[in-house]
Amino acid sequence: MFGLFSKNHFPVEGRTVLITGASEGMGRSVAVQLAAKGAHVILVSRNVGRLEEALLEVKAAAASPSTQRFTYLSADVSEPDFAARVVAEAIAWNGGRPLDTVWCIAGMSTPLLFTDPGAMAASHRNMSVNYFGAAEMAHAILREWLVPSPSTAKWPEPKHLIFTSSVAALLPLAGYAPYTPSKSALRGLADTLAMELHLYPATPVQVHVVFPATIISPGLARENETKPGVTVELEKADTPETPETVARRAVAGLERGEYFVTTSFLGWLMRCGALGSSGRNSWVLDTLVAWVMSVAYFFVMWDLNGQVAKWGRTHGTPGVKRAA
Ligand SMILES: NC(=O)C1=CN([C@@H]2O[C@H](COP(=O)(O)OP(=O)(O)OC[C@H]3O[C@@H](n4cnc5c(N)ncnc54)[C@H](OP(=O)(O)O)[C@@H]3O)[C@@H](O)[C@H]2O)C=CC1
Ligand SMILES: CCCCCCCCCCCCCCCC(=O)[C@@H](N)CO
Repeated sequence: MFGLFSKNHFPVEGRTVLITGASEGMGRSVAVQLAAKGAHVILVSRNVGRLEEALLEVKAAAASPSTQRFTYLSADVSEPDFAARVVAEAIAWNGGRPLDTVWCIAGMSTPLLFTDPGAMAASHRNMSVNYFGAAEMAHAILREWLVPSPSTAKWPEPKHLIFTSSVAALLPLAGYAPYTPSKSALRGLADTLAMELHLYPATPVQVHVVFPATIISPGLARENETKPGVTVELEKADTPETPETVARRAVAGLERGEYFVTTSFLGWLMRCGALGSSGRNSWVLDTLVAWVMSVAYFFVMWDLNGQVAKWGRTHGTPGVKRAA
């Protein structure tokens, strides 16, 4: 599959990968697919029952069951200081050897109109899980990876730190105000780290951000319970994908060496349309498409904003009541 002209920039065979949010949805599919590619996998999430189930599925997918190792660690990524314990336990389990990849997939979404009485509690929860859950992992693992080591390799293989954002961070969608800032913050963190890591050439770490669009997952079912009607209307333009498809496309993007990884054509257009000062996957193509998107967005945003205004006219302005 990879030859002279298509290097695999994300080799996992024989490497150890830690995945948060690995017991369900996209994270579980990523764990299964990386196991099938020969990785040792550490699953992290809260619910032990679901972790046990996921572990069985991951083990069954192993390319070399006799040599690959799998385990899980139960942790709540919204708890301060969870990450130091997880990293220490993971490295101990890995025989004292460092992890090769940390992929932060644990996340949640509570779509609400921002004037909803529960919007601020939801915003805090989403920020705790989606942003700080990943930032704490990044802080803990970088303090392991960046310790100067007398590496004998002239070109040491880079480690991989992968965040999972959303196309909602690339395009505004009414109803996602409690959620989108937490996913946009991941982009800001990744861009800053990608620059700061130039301070450590001897211990290379590659940062990546995956931007899925709608995933047909247990999380989607949960968020649809509170999703405002106007948000459902806007999302009709998207084609929901299975966790397996999203995982496969995300891994393929990482293997191509991409920085911002998308899992659909619409997502790819949105990435190009939002690049600004972020790293490119292809300077020429991305820049050309960014120019096109800057014109296309005049019409796209006209349409999306028009849909929201029309929703308000036909369904009535949302009733906002002053706090009692
Ligand atoms: N579903 C969608 O439409 C989209 C999702 N995304 C993002 O992609 C990622 C995967 O989404 P999806 O497949 O829907 O995920 P699911 O909601 O289906 O699964 C979430 C996973 O994260 C774990 N998790 C949730 N909260 C915590 C926590 N506080 N601490 C530790 N683990 C936690 C869950 O396990 P447990 O409950 O046991 O802790 C589970 O394994 C998320 O970051 C999501 O925000 C992005 C775009 C679209
Ligand atoms: C470039 C042209 C754009 C055309 C307009 C496209 C309309 C927007 C569709 C995107 C919907 C998916 C949002 C992510 C949902 C999400 O992250 C939550 N489900 C989290 O769980």
